[in-house]
Amino acid sequence: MSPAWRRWVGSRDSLTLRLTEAGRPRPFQVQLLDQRTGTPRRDEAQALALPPGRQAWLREVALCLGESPWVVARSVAPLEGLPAHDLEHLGERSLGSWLFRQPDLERGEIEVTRAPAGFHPDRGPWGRRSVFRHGDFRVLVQEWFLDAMADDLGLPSR
Ligand SMILES: C=C(O[C@@H]1C=C(C(=O)O)C=C[C@H]1O)C(=O)O
Repeated sequence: MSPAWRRWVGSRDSLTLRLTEAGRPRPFQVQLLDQRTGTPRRDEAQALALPPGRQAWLREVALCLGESPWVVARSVAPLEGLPAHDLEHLGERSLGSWLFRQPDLERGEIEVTRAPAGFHPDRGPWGRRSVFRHGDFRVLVQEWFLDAMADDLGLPSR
């Protein structure tokens, strides 16, 4: 992985803030693609220590600078202990704007993948995922950095 991408893929602070800064003067916006209760993929359930088939909170977004999606993200959280009043109505506010306000927020290891998101047609060089914890709440956040971001920021192909 190139150092330029490592700085993005390995960052542990808010991606929303980094994208907002890097994308100036284009406006950052969250495009909500889907948010529902559903069945996580097997690997998602395993990352959350959920029994296979257990229903969960699912949220898919595109993080856009101007009209251009730079990142697509899919977040999965157990329904048990879900702060539904906060997250159900998140809408097009960034999940990170809520997550990084939580005291005692913990972030687990960042795992990297080259596999595509699957739920969105745009492709990119890297994907990553990590589990955030806050009290007994946990959420698996998966993000795929898209080619449009590499092109707009002049990042290497990998
Ligand atoms: C976790 C963050 O929130 C971002 C916003 C998301 C959303 O609104 O669904 C999902 C993933 C993140 O890229 C962050 O800003 O770091």
